[in-house]
Amino acid sequence: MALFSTKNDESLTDLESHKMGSDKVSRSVDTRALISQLKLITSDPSALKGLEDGERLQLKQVARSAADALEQPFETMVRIAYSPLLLVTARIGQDHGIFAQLCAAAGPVSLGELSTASRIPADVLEPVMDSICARGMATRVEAQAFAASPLTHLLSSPELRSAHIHYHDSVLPGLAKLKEFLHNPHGPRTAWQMGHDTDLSYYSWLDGHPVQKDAFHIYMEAHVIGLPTWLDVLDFEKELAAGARAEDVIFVDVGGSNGQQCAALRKNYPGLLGRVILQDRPAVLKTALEVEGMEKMGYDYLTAQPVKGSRVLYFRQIFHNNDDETCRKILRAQLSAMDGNTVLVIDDKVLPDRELLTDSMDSEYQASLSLVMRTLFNSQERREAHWRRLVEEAGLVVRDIRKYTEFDDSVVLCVKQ
Ligand SMILES: C[S@@+](CC[C@H](N)C(=O)[O-])C[C@H]1O[C@@H](n2cnc3c(N)ncnc32)[C@H](O)[C@@H]1O
Repeated sequence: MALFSTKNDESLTDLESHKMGSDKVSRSVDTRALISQLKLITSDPSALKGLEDGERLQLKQVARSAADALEQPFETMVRIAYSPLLLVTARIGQDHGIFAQLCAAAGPVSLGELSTASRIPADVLEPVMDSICARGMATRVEAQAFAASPLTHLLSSPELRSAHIHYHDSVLPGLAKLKEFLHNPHGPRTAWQMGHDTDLSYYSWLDGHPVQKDAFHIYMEAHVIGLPTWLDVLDFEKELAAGARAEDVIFVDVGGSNGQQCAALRKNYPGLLGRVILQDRPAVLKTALEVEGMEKMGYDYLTAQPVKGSRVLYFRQIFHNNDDETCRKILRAQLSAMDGNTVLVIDDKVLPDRELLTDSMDSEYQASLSLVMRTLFNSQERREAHWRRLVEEAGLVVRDIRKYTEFDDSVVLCVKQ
């Protein structure tokens, strides 16, 4: 296998020459200095504390690209072929209590102790621990003893645990069918339905899977903690609710899940007059937050909007769960409830019309998320021109688009044509 036998080859394959760059560049690198600089970072990441975020991201990107460029073809094959194991072993470590035990221990934990706690026979567990340690998710301190690494602690947090339950248990079986699905993308089942062998929609399936459902909702909340929100880029009171009286509906969060956006609105504008309504499927409302000044209403967004004349009809991360045809259906279902003061707010990603920059911080995340939407719902993240077209086809027009995070999270403000 010529591709895999290169280390001592005199002649490099085209692929390798491309990866190594020109001889001139490789000879001019002070490898030892570079290694010791990088070791400084890996041994003590706080050495970079205070680094400006753009510079940090650039450094991360260059370090990753450099690692890729250094690979031999066999190593590239290994990296790609075994990549699903990163998620799978993280989930094993979380689910079988391996990480929890390592984090709780004052010192090294033996393979036997881990085996007892995880209920995985020691001979089966050892290669699992090898894989976990090879990915830095724990550290092997002696031949058969392990300790927590910084990553073990991170992976034990409820937020990462929930994210991994969601991606491993719910999403991964669908991703494994994406290739097959793309042979017939207009077939009766989504890749996710093929992976789970069900005709249920993802959300209906969640109702029968409480662990995955809780994990999904925790993840949905947690993944935006610390990021700016849509309320940071518009003045709700002045721009959307001016002159509203107590009896007027000012905000309907359609498909609002547990009501976090209603709660945020009430918190940001404590004296705001007007009614705030959370709409979702009845099963979701049962476990929604109790928020003062928030009403709950069961509603299927494919049917005519029952709340008339609200100042705002708000949809956060709803349309990226639906294909264009369903989006038009949802939008048209709102039209008869909108008056001249109603603004329909779409809170979703608005990707730039230009291609995603390959070295930008968000390109991998954006592109991956879009494929997850394709897998779960046969939908996608949309670019600006796509939004404008979609909204117009449904009888609305875009009044403004405001981006509020560096990941292209944006609000699209729409009014009736
Ligand atoms: C991706 S979540 C977004 C939740 C919330 N807007 C947020 O941003 O956190 C999609 C939400 O749409 C709700 N949903 C799904 N199908 C629905 C339907 N036909 N009618 C109303 N809500 C629905 C789900 O229950 C879920 O809460």
